[in-house]
Amino acid sequence: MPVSTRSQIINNPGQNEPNQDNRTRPKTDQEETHMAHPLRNPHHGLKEKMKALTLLYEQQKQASASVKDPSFKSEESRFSTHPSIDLLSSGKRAESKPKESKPISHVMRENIMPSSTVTRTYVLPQPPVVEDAKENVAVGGGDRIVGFSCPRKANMSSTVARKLSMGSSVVPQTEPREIGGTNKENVQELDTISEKPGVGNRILVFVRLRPMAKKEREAGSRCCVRIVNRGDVYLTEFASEHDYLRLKRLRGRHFTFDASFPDSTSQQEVYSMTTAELVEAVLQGRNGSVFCYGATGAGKTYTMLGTVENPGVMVLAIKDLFNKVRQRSFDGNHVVHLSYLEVYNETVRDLISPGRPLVLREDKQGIVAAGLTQYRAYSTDEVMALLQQGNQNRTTEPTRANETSSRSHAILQVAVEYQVKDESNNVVNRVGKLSLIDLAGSERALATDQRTLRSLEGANINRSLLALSSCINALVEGKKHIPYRNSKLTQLLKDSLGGACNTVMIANISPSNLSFGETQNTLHWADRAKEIRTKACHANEETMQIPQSETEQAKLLLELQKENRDLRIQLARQQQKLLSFQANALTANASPAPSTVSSVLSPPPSSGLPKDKRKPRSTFLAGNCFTPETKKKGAEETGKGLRQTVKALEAEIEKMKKEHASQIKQKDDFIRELSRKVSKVAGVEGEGLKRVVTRASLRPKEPLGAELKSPSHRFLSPAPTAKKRSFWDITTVNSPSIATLNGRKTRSHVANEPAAAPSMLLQPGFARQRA
Ligand SMILES: Nc1ncnc2c1ncn2[C@@H]1O[C@H](COP(=O)(O)OP(=O)(O)OP(=O)(O)O)[C@@H](O)[C@H]1O
Repeated sequence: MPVSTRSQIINNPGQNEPNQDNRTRPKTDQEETHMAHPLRNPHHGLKEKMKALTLLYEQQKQASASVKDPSFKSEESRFSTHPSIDLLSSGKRAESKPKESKPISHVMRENIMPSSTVTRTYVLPQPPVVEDAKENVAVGGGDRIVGFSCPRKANMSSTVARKLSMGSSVVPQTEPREIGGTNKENVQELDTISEKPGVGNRILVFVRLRPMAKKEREAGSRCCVRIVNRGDVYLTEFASEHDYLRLKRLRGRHFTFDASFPDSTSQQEVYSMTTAELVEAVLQGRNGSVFCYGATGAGKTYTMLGTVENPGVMVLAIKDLFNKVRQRSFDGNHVVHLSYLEVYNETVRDLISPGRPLVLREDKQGIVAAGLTQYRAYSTDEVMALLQQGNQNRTTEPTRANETSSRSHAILQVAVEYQVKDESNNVVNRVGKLSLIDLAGSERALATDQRTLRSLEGANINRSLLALSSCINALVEGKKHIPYRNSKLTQLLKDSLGGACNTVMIANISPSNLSFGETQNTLHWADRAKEIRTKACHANEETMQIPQSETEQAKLLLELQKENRDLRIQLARQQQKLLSFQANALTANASPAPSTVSSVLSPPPSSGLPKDKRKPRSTFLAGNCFTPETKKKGAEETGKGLRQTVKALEAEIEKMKKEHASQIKQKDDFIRELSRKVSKVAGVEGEGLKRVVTRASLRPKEPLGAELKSPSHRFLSPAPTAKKRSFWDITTVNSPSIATLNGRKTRSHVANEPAAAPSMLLQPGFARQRA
């Protein structure tokens, strides 16, 4: 991770400076003194190289600036003195405003804003009086600042070259955007979010300084950060009282960002400057991300979430989003979906409905957490409630550095879809996504607790932030391979950093000199991030043509209805397929016996089974039974259901038997009655008539009212019941009733018939004993 090296950049204007201005400029006392002492430094060669590079850089810069702007002024008039000097020696110095400082020749400029005319300066206010063996040492003065460069020693020339090329503004420029409170000299040329749909946008980087904490004040810490003109951040390192070697040395750096917020800045101001424009872009159908980066306790969560009295960016953005979408929606309808997750110890978890860790997958939409719940929210209050619920589930622990330290990275995503009418009165469907990310704090192991779970968390946090910095480096250096896969965090941030997305980074810093290292680190990475350009972000919108005439509208309506119907049918088919698939899967997993029985005995819908007995089966099928436990449970339930089905079927059969028997009895009675009447009539009508002989008449007379048995009875118990008549006796072809009743054709056998056809009743199983 980045820190400074102490490479001294000291020019000797009298010897090497080719600049005409410098040559003609009268030398200061210190310069004279400096010239009087030849360099005895063992790093002489290195210093010489650095000097040469610096000069080359200066010349190139000057040349490009003069080509671009004829009114380009001399270097000195644009440089500023490090204002941290004011923190230390305000009494000694006359100039309190850094911009009004007198010209200084020993300057190294760095951190040029891409697509910006503002030059960041690094100032060596005074050349060293005495050269000693150490670099970057200013001896002799009271409190002086000695510069140090970024850790780019190895590829210094290439870095310079890259920066020069960036400085020449190949990047398309847009209208300058004035940051609130920024004076004219420091107006940043920013890429406005919504104005450049076809060109990739630079990540906008903001810095927020938090107020000094009570604890820090009590520990006697001093403020080491100063924000000037809402854009420049000056960082000063105070020498420790006990560090005798560096006692009189001070180091300082100067950074410029898109905007920097002093500790008095309100939450609303921060929101308006950083995120309001992004929300606007999201409402135009683009994707946007805001993430807070910084050391533990620097104020990231405060910036993102805030408190009840001072709500932060997340809350203000959601409120703004809801208000605007309601105002703009063409028909008053809108869809807002919300998801909230955390990355804790390299596992991804759903914060709103916590459960198992989620797996990251890459699909057409980018990296997504599979199974992450998407909530449809209808109001700001609802979102707030979900947010609160999510935060309660978020992993926070007290550490030495912060009492409510977030131990995880949290990502809130809000997707909004709505329809607006454009200038041509077309209805446009817009879909945009806003990601709000509160990163866990970068930290030193000592800053938190060691050898505990906290240290493991810390290691994971640092690992993911290291992966983040590797990605930032790779993106800045334009590498082909960006190592997103090194951590879950970078996978999730892939879209925000290198995708088609408008991204804002808020770097949070502490004012305390006790956190100098962390602050410097944060500023360094924020400074690097400034150079990242995301991909061109096209609006995700679709125009829906609504016809003017009523006939055409009606036609469209019909078409849409038809389409809707077709889709419903397709959906139903798919659901059916799914169900049959699940049923097959269950059958395959259930024990073989019940499954066979079920296939054989599955009752038809009209089987008369009680509804509640079928219900459990269908719900069981509808469920997702993919675990062994649920499978076992499912099989048991199936068996139980099948047993119940068998019982019900048996009862049904019994009932049918009874009904059948009673019907037969009724018919027997009826026939008996009829035959009685017939025989009476026959007796009255005389002897001349042929005697109709039936099998029954051949049998000995039975007493009336003898009990009849049903065929089923016979079926069950084939024991001889010789004297009993039954339905079978009557309804067979031998029955006299048929002949009598029909009156015309008879299948009855007259007595003189030679042989009677063999009766069914004589066949095996139906044999009866004859008298
Ligand atoms: N701008 C601010 N104004 C007032 N108080 C602030 C501000 N920024 C931070 N604080 C306070 O500082 C403390 C630490 O802030 P916060 O919890 O937001 O830090 P953090 O960066 O999220 O830390 P961590 O990474 O450990 O979670 C909190 O008590 C918070 O209220």
